Amino acid sequence: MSDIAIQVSNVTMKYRIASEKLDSLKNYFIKKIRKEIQYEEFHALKEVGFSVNKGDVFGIIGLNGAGKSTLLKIIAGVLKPTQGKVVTKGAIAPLIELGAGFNGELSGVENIYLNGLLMGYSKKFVKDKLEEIISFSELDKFIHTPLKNYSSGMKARLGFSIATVIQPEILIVDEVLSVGDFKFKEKSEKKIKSMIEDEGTTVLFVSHSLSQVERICKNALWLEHGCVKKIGKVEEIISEFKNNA
Ligand SMILES: Nc1ncnc2c1ncn2[C@@H]1O[C@H](COP(=O)(O)OP(=O)(O)OP(=O)(O)O)[C@@H](O)[C@H]1O
Repeated sequence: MSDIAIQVSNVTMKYRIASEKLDSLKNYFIKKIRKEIQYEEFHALKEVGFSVNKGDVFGIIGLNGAGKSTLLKIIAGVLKPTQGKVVTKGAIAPLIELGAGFNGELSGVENIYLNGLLMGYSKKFVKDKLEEIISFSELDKFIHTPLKNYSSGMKARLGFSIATVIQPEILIVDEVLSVGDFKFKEKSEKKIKSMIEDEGTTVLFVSHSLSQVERICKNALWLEHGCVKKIGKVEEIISEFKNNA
């Protein structure tokens, strides 16, 4: 797989969902203890297979619930598939659920350390990059304020700045460009473009904005009900998706 950065083989993801409606937490625990909850299996992904070449900017499109986020989380290693295999080459920066590990009681700076360590950076690395992260986030004035007082856009800006401070071989972007205001959206899109052009980063990109997918990606995959419907050049996939989804 010399030119392949991501190889997804036969990936299936099954979730168990309760088949009856449980109207209270008390009821849930009673039934859980008595082992009376009935579950149904639900396939979020079914035998998904594809590969992404090094340096490619690859979009994943599909309607709500098609399985896009589940697939990205499996590739990022956040979720383990029920079946199948994913092989990736190089460091991955997953821009997924930015700031999922943030703590509202801690300040911006403290959260940079916390999130950086959760992402696998060393304390020294975070210290060296602290100024760069704060400067990119444009949150200098609020960086000692507890995060619970940040708006959701401010948290996303901080999360994006932490995640992109490394130079990853693979960047996984899930809808993050839709958070933040238009100025930060432009700035983060520019940052991603420079990572692609200057550093040859391979990008997996999910967005409901088809124009954004078309602007950024070269190739795309259309997921439908957890299955690969079609893979090809981004313009072709988007045009078929618009006409047939
Ligand atoms: N933890 C979970 N338990 C049970 N079902 C789940 C879980 N996470 C996701 N699902 C289901 O799996 C399916 C795929 O979800 P996923 O979030 O991957 O879709 P998506 O394509 O990213 O959707 P959207 O465009 O709405 O973000 C959905 O039907 C969803 O309800």
